[in-house]
Amino acid sequence: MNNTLVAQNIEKYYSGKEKVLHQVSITIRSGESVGLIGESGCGKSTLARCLLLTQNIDSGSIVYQGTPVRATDRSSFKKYKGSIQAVFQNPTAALNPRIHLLNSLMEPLDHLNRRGWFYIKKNQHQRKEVAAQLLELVGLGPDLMNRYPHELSGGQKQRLCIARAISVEPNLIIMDEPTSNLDALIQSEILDLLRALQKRLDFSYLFISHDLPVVQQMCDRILVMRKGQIVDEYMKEELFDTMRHPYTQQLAKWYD
Ligand SMILES: Nc1ncnc2c1ncn2[C@@H]1O[C@H](COP(=O)(O)OP(=O)(O)OP(=O)(O)O)[C@@H](O)[C@H]1O
Repeated sequence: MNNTLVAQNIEKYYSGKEKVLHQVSITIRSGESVGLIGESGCGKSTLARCLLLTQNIDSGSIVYQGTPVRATDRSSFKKYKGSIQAVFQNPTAALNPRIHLLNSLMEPLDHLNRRGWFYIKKNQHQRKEVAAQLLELVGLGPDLMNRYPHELSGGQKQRLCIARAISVEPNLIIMDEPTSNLDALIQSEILDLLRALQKRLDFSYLFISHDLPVVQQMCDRILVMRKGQIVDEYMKEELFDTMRHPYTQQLAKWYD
Protein backbone atom coordinates (compact mmCIF):
# COMPACT_ATOMS: atom_id res chain seq x y z
CA MET A 1 0.00 0.00 0.00
CA ASN A 2 1.19 3.52 -0.73
CA ASN A 3 1.70 5.07 2.70
CA THR A 4 3.29 8.24 1.41
CA LEU A 5 2.65 11.52 3.20
CA VAL A 6 2.86 14.57 0.97
CA ALA A 7 2.62 17.99 2.61
CA GLN A 8 2.75 20.88 0.18
CA ASN A 9 3.26 24.62 0.57
CA ILE A 10 2.52 24.63 4.29
CA GLU A 11 2.29 28.14 5.75
CA LYS A 12 1.87 29.01 9.41
CA TYR A 13 1.50 32.28 11.29
CA TYR A 14 1.16 32.78 15.03
CA SER A 15 -1.03 35.77 15.83
CA GLY A 16 0.95 38.99 16.05
CA LYS A 17 4.13 37.31 14.76
CA GLU A 18 5.88 37.01 11.45
CA LYS A 19 5.19 33.99 9.30
CA VAL A 20 6.87 30.93 10.87
CA LEU A 21 6.57 28.46 7.96
CA HIS A 22 7.02 29.60 4.38
CA GLN A 23 5.74 27.30 1.64
CA VAL A 24 7.18 24.18 3.28
CA SER A 25 6.81 21.01 1.22
CA ILE A 26 7.82 17.60 2.48
CA THR A 27 7.27 14.04 1.28
CA ILE A 28 7.79 11.00 3.50
CA ARG A 29 7.59 7.66 1.75
CA SER A 30 6.83 4.28 3.23
CA GLY A 31 9.65 2.99 5.46
CA GLU A 32 11.79 6.12 5.03
CA SER A 33 13.85 7.73 7.78
CA VAL A 34 13.84 11.46 7.07
CA GLY A 35 15.73 14.03 9.11
CA LEU A 36 14.77 17.65 9.68
CA ILE A 37 17.56 19.81 10.92
CA GLY A 38 17.90 23.54 11.62
CA GLU A 39 18.78 26.03 14.29
CA SER A 40 16.59 26.66 17.31
CA GLY A 41 13.47 28.66 16.47
CA CYS A 42 13.50 27.98 12.71
CA GLY A 43 10.10 26.26 12.85
CA LYS A 44 10.82 22.52 13.13
CA SER A 45 8.39 21.83 15.99
CA THR A 46 5.75 24.02 14.38
CA LEU A 47 5.98 21.88 11.25
CA ALA A 48 5.75 18.74 13.41
CA ARG A 49 2.56 20.02 15.07
CA CYS A 50 1.08 20.94 11.68
CA LEU A 51 1.80 17.44 10.33
CA LEU A 52 0.31 15.91 13.48
CA LEU A 53 -2.78 18.13 13.03
CA THR A 54 -2.46 19.40 16.58
CA GLN A 55 -2.05 22.85 15.07
CA ASN A 56 -3.98 24.38 12.17
CA ILE A 57 -2.14 25.30 9.02
CA ASP A 58 -2.91 28.67 7.42
CA SER A 59 -2.46 27.36 3.90
CA GLY A 60 -1.13 24.34 2.07
CA SER A 61 -2.23 20.74 1.92
CA ILE A 62 -1.56 17.36 3.45
CA VAL A 63 -2.24 14.27 1.35
CA TYR A 64 -1.91 10.81 2.86
CA GLN A 65 -2.18 7.59 0.87
CA GLY A 66 -3.38 9.70 -2.04
CA THR A 67 -6.28 11.24 -0.07
CA PRO A 68 -6.35 14.90 1.07
CA VAL A 69 -6.50 15.13 4.87
CA ARG A 70 -8.93 17.72 6.20
CA ALA A 71 -10.34 18.20 9.68
CA THR A 72 -13.77 18.58 8.07
CA ASP A 73 -13.58 15.16 6.41
CA ARG A 74 -13.98 12.73 9.32
CA SER A 75 -12.98 9.61 7.44
CA SER A 76 -9.65 10.87 6.01
CA PHE A 77 -8.91 12.67 9.30
CA LYS A 78 -9.46 9.55 11.40
CA LYS A 79 -7.48 7.32 9.06
CA TYR A 80 -4.57 9.74 9.10
CA LYS A 81 -4.64 10.27 12.88
CA GLY A 82 -4.59 6.50 13.34
CA SER A 83 -1.50 6.18 11.13
CA ILE A 84 0.69 8.86 12.64
CA GLN A 85 2.19 9.01 16.14
CA ALA A 86 4.73 11.20 17.89
CA VAL A 87 7.58 10.99 20.38
CA PHE A 88 8.54 14.33 21.92
CA GLN A 89 11.56 15.75 23.65
CA ASN A 90 10.17 15.76 27.15
CA PRO A 91 8.69 12.41 28.25
CA THR A 92 7.79 13.80 31.66
CA ALA A 93 5.49 16.36 30.08
CA ALA A 94 4.04 13.68 27.80
CA LEU A 95 2.85 11.48 30.70
CA ASN A 96 0.01 12.39 33.04
CA PRO A 97 1.59 12.30 36.54
CA ARG A 98 -1.68 11.22 38.17
CA ILE A 99 -2.45 8.10 36.18
CA HIS A 100 -0.93 4.64 36.28
CA LEU A 101 1.53 3.97 33.47
CA LEU A 102 -0.69 1.13 32.24
CA ASN A 103 -3.36 3.67 31.32
CA SER A 104 -0.86 6.11 29.83
CA LEU A 105 0.55 3.33 27.70
CA MET A 106 -2.89 2.29 26.48
CA GLU A 107 -4.11 5.82 25.70
CA PRO A 108 -3.69 5.66 21.88
CA LEU A 109 -5.28 2.20 21.66
CA ASP A 110 -8.14 3.20 23.95
CA HIS A 111 -8.64 6.43 22.04
CA LEU A 112 -8.66 4.87 18.58
CA ASN A 113 -11.04 2.15 19.73
CA ARG A 114 -10.28 -0.09 16.77
CA ARG A 115 -12.39 -3.15 16.21
CA GLY A 116 -11.05 -5.91 18.47
CA TRP A 117 -9.56 -3.47 20.94
CA PHE A 118 -13.05 -2.45 22.00
CA TYR A 119 -13.43 -5.89 23.64
CA ILE A 120 -9.85 -6.26 24.87
CA LYS A 121 -9.93 -2.97 26.73
CA LYS A 122 -12.71 -4.28 28.97
CA ASN A 123 -10.69 -7.35 29.87
CA GLN A 124 -8.04 -6.31 32.39
CA HIS A 125 -6.03 -9.50 31.98
CA GLN A 126 -5.76 -9.21 28.18
CA ARG A 127 -5.09 -5.50 28.48
CA LYS A 128 -2.14 -6.17 30.77
CA GLU A 129 -0.83 -8.85 28.43
CA VAL A 130 -0.77 -6.39 25.54
CA ALA A 131 0.89 -3.80 27.78
CA ALA A 132 3.57 -6.31 28.82
CA GLN A 133 4.32 -7.13 25.17
CA LEU A 134 4.66 -3.46 24.32
CA LEU A 135 6.95 -2.86 27.29
CA GLU A 136 9.09 -5.82 26.29
CA LEU A 137 9.49 -4.41 22.78
CA VAL A 138 11.11 -1.30 24.26
CA GLY A 139 13.23 -3.18 26.81
CA LEU A 140 11.09 -2.55 29.92
CA GLY A 141 9.76 -5.08 32.42
CA PRO A 142 6.01 -5.65 32.95
CA ASP A 143 6.10 -4.41 36.56
CA LEU A 144 6.44 -0.84 35.30
CA MET A 145 2.83 -0.66 34.23
CA ASN A 146 1.75 -0.51 37.87
CA ARG A 147 3.85 2.55 38.63
CA TYR A 148 3.46 6.31 38.22
CA PRO A 149 5.72 8.47 35.98
CA HIS A 150 7.69 9.94 38.90
CA GLU A 151 8.91 6.42 39.75
CA LEU A 152 10.76 6.11 36.40
CA SER A 153 14.04 7.53 35.10
CA GLY A 154 14.03 9.87 32.08
CA GLY A 155 15.22 7.05 29.80
CA GLN A 156 12.53 4.66 31.07
CA LYS A 157 9.85 7.32 30.55
CA GLN A 158 11.02 7.90 26.98
CA ARG A 159 10.97 4.14 26.33
CA LEU A 160 7.40 4.07 27.62
CA CYS A 161 6.46 6.95 25.29
CA ILE A 162 7.99 4.99 22.40
CA ALA A 163 5.97 1.90 23.40
CA ARG A 164 2.86 4.07 23.42
CA ALA A 165 3.67 5.43 19.95
CA ILE A 166 4.19 1.99 18.40
CA SER A 167 1.12 0.49 20.12
CA VAL A 168 -1.23 1.41 17.26
CA GLU A 169 1.20 0.16 14.61
CA PRO A 170 1.62 3.57 12.99
CA ASN A 171 2.97 4.01 9.48
CA LEU A 172 4.77 7.20 10.47
CA ILE A 173 6.25 8.49 13.74
CA ILE A 174 7.23 12.13 14.16
CA MET A 175 10.18 12.23 16.56
CA ASP A 176 10.80 15.75 17.80
CA GLU A 177 14.20 15.85 19.54
CA PRO A 178 13.43 12.52 21.27
CA THR A 179 16.81 12.21 22.96
CA SER A 180 17.95 15.77 23.62
CA ASN A 181 16.84 15.65 27.30
CA LEU A 182 18.87 12.48 27.97
CA ASP A 183 22.51 11.95 28.86
CA ALA A 184 24.89 10.61 26.20
CA LEU A 185 24.73 6.91 27.13
CA ILE A 186 20.94 6.77 27.40
CA GLN A 187 20.67 8.86 24.24
CA SER A 188 22.66 6.30 22.30
CA GLU A 189 20.58 3.40 23.73
CA ILE A 190 17.33 5.11 22.72
CA LEU A 191 18.63 5.86 19.22
CA ASP A 192 19.60 2.18 18.82
CA LEU A 193 16.17 1.16 20.05
CA LEU A 194 14.40 3.43 17.56
CA ARG A 195 16.45 2.08 14.66
CA ALA A 196 15.83 -1.53 15.76
CA LEU A 197 12.09 -0.92 16.11
CA GLN A 198 11.93 0.68 12.70
CA LYS A 199 13.56 -2.39 11.14
CA ARG A 200 11.24 -4.71 13.02
CA LEU A 201 7.97 -2.82 12.63
CA ASP A 202 8.66 -1.07 9.32
CA PHE A 203 7.35 2.42 10.08
CA SER A 204 8.76 5.58 8.57
CA TYR A 205 9.87 8.48 10.70
CA LEU A 206 10.59 12.17 10.59
CA PHE A 207 13.45 12.77 13.01
CA ILE A 208 13.72 16.39 14.13
CA SER A 209 16.87 17.68 15.73
CA HIS A 210 19.39 20.48 15.74
CA ASP A 211 22.15 17.88 16.21
CA LEU A 212 23.55 17.05 12.78
CA PRO A 213 25.66 14.03 13.86
CA VAL A 214 22.57 12.40 15.42
CA VAL A 215 20.50 13.07 12.30
CA GLN A 216 23.29 11.66 10.09
CA GLN A 217 23.23 8.51 12.21
CA MET A 218 19.44 8.14 12.21
CA CYS A 219 18.33 9.24 8.75
CA ASP A 220 18.88 8.40 5.10
CA ARG A 221 17.46 11.63 3.67
CA ILE A 222 17.83 14.98 5.38
CA LEU A 223 15.98 18.28 5.01
CA VAL A 224 17.58 21.49 6.17
CA MET A 225 15.32 24.23 7.50
CA ARG A 226 16.26 27.84 7.97
CA LYS A 227 13.92 30.63 9.06
CA GLY A 228 10.83 28.59 8.22
CA GLN A 229 11.97 27.41 4.81
CA ILE A 230 13.45 24.15 3.56
CA VAL A 231 16.71 25.37 2.02
CA ASP A 232 18.41 22.05 1.26
CA GLU A 233 17.69 18.34 0.91
CA TYR A 234 20.24 15.57 0.53
CA MET A 235 20.91 11.89 1.00
CA LYS A 236 23.14 11.42 4.04
CA GLU A 237 26.20 10.37 2.05
CA GLU A 238 25.98 13.66 0.11
CA LEU A 239 26.58 15.85 3.17
CA PHE A 240 30.03 16.98 2.06
CA ASP A 241 29.18 17.54 -1.63
CA THR A 242 30.31 20.96 -2.80
CA MET A 243 26.83 21.80 -4.11
CA ARG A 244 25.34 21.82 -0.58
CA HIS A 245 23.56 24.99 0.50
CA PRO A 246 25.98 27.33 2.34
CA TYR A 247 23.91 26.89 5.51
CA THR A 248 24.26 23.06 5.32
CA GLN A 249 27.97 23.50 4.71
CA GLN A 250 28.15 25.63 7.84
CA LEU A 251 26.36 22.90 9.84
CA ALA A 252 28.67 20.28 8.31
CA LYS A 253 31.77 22.18 9.44
CA TRP A 254 30.75 21.72 13.05
CA TYR A 255 30.25 18.03 12.30
CA ASP A 256 33.56 17.49 10.47
N1 LIG B 1 2.41 28.55 20.23
C1 LIG B 1 3.17 29.55 19.76
N2 LIG B 1 2.74 30.82 19.77
C2 LIG B 1 3.47 31.83 19.26
N3 LIG B 1 4.70 31.67 18.72
C3 LIG B 1 5.20 30.42 18.70
C4 LIG B 1 4.46 29.30 19.20
N4 LIG B 1 5.22 28.19 19.04
C5 LIG B 1 6.37 28.58 18.46
N5 LIG B 1 6.36 29.91 18.24
C6 LIG B 1 7.41 30.70 17.59
O1 LIG B 1 7.59 30.16 16.29
C7 LIG B 1 8.97 30.12 15.95
C8 LIG B 1 9.37 28.69 15.61
O2 LIG B 1 9.29 27.90 16.82
P1 LIG B 1 9.51 26.32 16.80
O3 LIG B 1 9.34 25.85 18.20
O4 LIG B 1 8.66 25.74 15.74
O5 LIG B 1 11.06 26.23 16.37
P2 LIG B 1 12.08 25.01 16.49
O6 LIG B 1 12.91 25.05 15.26
O7 LIG B 1 11.34 23.76 16.78
O8 LIG B 1 12.95 25.41 17.76
P3 LIG B 1 13.70 24.47 18.84
O9 LIG B 1 14.76 23.70 18.09
O10 LIG B 1 14.28 25.45 19.82
O11 LIG B 1 12.65 23.58 19.46
C9 LIG B 1 9.72 30.73 17.14
O12 LIG B 1 9.95 32.08 16.86
C10 LIG B 1 8.76 30.56 18.28
O13 LIG B 1 8.93 31.59 19.23
